[in-house]
Amino acid sequence: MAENVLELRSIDRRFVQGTKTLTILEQADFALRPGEMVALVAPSGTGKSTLLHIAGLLEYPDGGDVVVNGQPCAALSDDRRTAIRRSEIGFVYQFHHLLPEFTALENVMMPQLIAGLDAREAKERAAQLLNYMKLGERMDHRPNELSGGEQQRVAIARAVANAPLVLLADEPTGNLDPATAAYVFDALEALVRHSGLAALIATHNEELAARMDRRVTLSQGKVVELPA
Ligand SMILES: Nc1ncnc2c1ncn2[C@@H]1O[C@H](COP(=O)(O)OP(=O)(O)OP(=O)(O)O)[C@@H](O)[C@H]1O
Repeated sequence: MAENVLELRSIDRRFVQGTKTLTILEQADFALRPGEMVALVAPSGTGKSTLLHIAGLLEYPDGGDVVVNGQPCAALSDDRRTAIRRSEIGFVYQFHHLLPEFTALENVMMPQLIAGLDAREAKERAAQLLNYMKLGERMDHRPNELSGGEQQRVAIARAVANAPLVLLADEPTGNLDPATAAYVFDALEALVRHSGLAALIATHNEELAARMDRRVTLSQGKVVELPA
């Protein structure tokens, strides 16, 4: 494993809107070490989602490089980036994005089947993860038969199904009431710690942010460490 599982190096990201250019990230640097949980706390519209999408190889920056487990990604083909994203990065969004026609178990099996695992192994791992998320009794339910907190726990299990090195989460509890948010975050934290994953989690929730190993924010296009 590399010294940092994820690095952003001098990342630039601008959006052109009519005659105006909106600079969101400018020479932004960030490094995530193995096993650490980092909170990304910044006001709405400052670029948290943009940063997570770039870090997760879902979007290209205008400049700079994303280094995943020692591998610089800027010059790679789209196929290679997709392969790295699928094997090394798990993503959790504010809304679960589960496939509605499949059960919880099938949703967690899906990324493993896409990665080429055989169905028996995929099912076993999916069941293990759902049990870990205390959803053992809900595996055969479809998303619309689950509560918001349960749906989000399935989404978290799915994000780590392929045993990535890095979990990126964009407001994973932002859509939940405070009690459910705390419960879902407990489950997420336990899973991340248990699997030795590194995680970068955007959240507006100061209480949850305070539980992570460190907190960073975005300021003038850069990632800045917040005091402990
Ligand atoms: N594709 C795009 N085209 C133009 N502007 C964009 C695009 N994507 C994002 N932006 C702008 O970039 C800024 C940062 O957006 P981003 O979604 O990354 O913010 P955020 O910090 O995640 O916000 P929130 O906390 O509200 O989700 C916003 O002002 C947004 O309007």
